[in-house]
Amino acid sequence: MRVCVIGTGYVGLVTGACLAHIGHDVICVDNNEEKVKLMKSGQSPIFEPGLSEIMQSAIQAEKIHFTSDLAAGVAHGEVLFIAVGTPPLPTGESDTRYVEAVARGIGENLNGGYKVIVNKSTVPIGSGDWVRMLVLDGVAERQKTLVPAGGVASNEKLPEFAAEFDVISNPEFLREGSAVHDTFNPDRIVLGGNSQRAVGLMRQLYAPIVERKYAVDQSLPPVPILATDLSSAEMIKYAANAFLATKISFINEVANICDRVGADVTQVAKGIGLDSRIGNKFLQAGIGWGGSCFPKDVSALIHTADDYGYEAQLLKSAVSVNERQRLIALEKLQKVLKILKGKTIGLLGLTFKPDTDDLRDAPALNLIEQLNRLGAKVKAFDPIVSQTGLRHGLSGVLVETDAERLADGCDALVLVTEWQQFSTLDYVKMAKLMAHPVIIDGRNFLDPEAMIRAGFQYVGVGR
Ligand SMILES: NC(=O)c1ccc[n+]([C@@H]2O[C@H](COP(=O)([O-])OP(=O)(O)OC[C@H]3O[C@@H](n4cnc5c(N)ncnc54)[C@H](O)[C@@H]3O)[C@@H](O)[C@H]2O)c1
Ligand SMILES: O=c1ccn([C@@H]2O[C@H](COP(=O)(O)OP(=O)(O)O[C@H]3O[C@H](CO)[C@@H](O)[C@H](O)[C@H]3O)[C@@H](O)[C@H]2O)c(=O)[nH]1
Repeated sequence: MRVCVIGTGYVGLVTGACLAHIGHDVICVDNNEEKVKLMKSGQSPIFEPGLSEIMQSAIQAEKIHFTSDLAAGVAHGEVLFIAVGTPPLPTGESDTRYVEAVARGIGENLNGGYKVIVNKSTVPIGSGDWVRMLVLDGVAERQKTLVPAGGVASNEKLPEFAAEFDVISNPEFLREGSAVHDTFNPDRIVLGGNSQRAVGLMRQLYAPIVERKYAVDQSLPPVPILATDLSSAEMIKYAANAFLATKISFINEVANICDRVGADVTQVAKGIGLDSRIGNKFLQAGIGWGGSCFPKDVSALIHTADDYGYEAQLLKSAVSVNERQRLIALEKLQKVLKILKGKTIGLLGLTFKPDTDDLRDAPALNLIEQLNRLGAKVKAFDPIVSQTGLRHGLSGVLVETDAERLADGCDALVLVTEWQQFSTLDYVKMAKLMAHPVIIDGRNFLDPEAMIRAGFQYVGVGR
């Protein structure tokens, strides 16, 4: 099928490349010319495991093209994905101005032939109908430009062009760091909308993925497709993220109690996770949740509830537990080192989770700010940030090129991101290089006994 994906960030580029990989003809549109130039040369503007490989093979097979020309993308696609960002506004609601611009732009460029317009961006509940309205506004704008100079006589008809389309909500559930894997191995596909024709085309589009042709385990039953109304699909996305974020806040609260009573939260998580009603995932206690989705989506849902006269108390608590949790490493540092002024603290990891280059709402950024405020010097080593130009965007932190240079002279280390390679560092050597061999394991990632044997004072979260 002919597909156009508008917005080539973590979601849009992965979606475009994966759909091209399974045989669709894809045009990716982005209004960032730099990105388009990079992608045309076969390079991914983001770090996402496996993405460059499928992008390059799709380029070679001429299944994917990149452009900044929205009109060309709209003309090409039978299915048009909106995958632009919806970042948070200071009030907590999401900023939908990019979706708005794209929806109008689609309307202005509709050129005949039926199209399915797919909301893949995470958008406030009710956005499906809003997008439909904006597309029609765009159509009307375009129609005005078709009126010949001098206007038309009342008995003349305006030139017509078809604007036959339906809007579908198709929320995305991929995780950064495993986005390609998640796209080929989804737990479910949600399609919201009331047009059978549009839902039918979407089923056709996703058929190879539904049939597990690109799955790690091809013997699994087909991927469930959940067809719903527009608002329910939009709500499913927010509810899923809010549930997962709340689950993490829950285990972090338990961890804080464990710290006080001398229990080990990693064992507690195992013990409760074996109950199939609870499940063992998303019970990793640590320095709190961050990233480009959980914080903004939970805030947006609280805001929506507020708009409709309902106070989302549980969600507000999940957020406040998280805000406190994001400072837990600071508390632990103060407990061990007392005065932080004049001390040097080394951060192992900067990104909000491993295997991504994304620093949006990363807990490390809070920590750097707070440590600076208290007069500490902050250094960091992150496998991806240390290698890329990303470090130039950071302030208040000296980014080192390896873990040993990081350890040199530090009064304490904080493990912020559980990059796999942090499990095999030469901690014996690192401990010797430090002024005080203290490590705060903000992700409960390291083996406490091994760290003590390496010469460290080890402090975990709730263990
Ligand atoms: N990042 C994730 O893991 C994830 C997962 C699920 C859902 N989502 C949702 O998907 C959406 C996209 O998120 P993201 O992280 O990929 O965003 P992103 O910021 O990485 O990418 C957005 C892209 O859209 C482009 N863009 C903005 N305005 C445009 C326009 N008018 N025309 C063409 N391109 C335009 C930007 O240049 C950018 O490349 C958001 O709503 C987000 O909440 C994100
Ligand atoms: O047990 C856990 C699991 C995660 N986290 C933290 O939670 C945040 C989010 O992690 P994760 O969910 O793995 O990454 P994201 O890429 O943000 O993915 C989430 O947000 C996406 C954007 O909406 C959704 O598509 C995904 O389904 C949803 O998992 C990170 O800061 C993690 O460190 C924990 O602290 N403990």
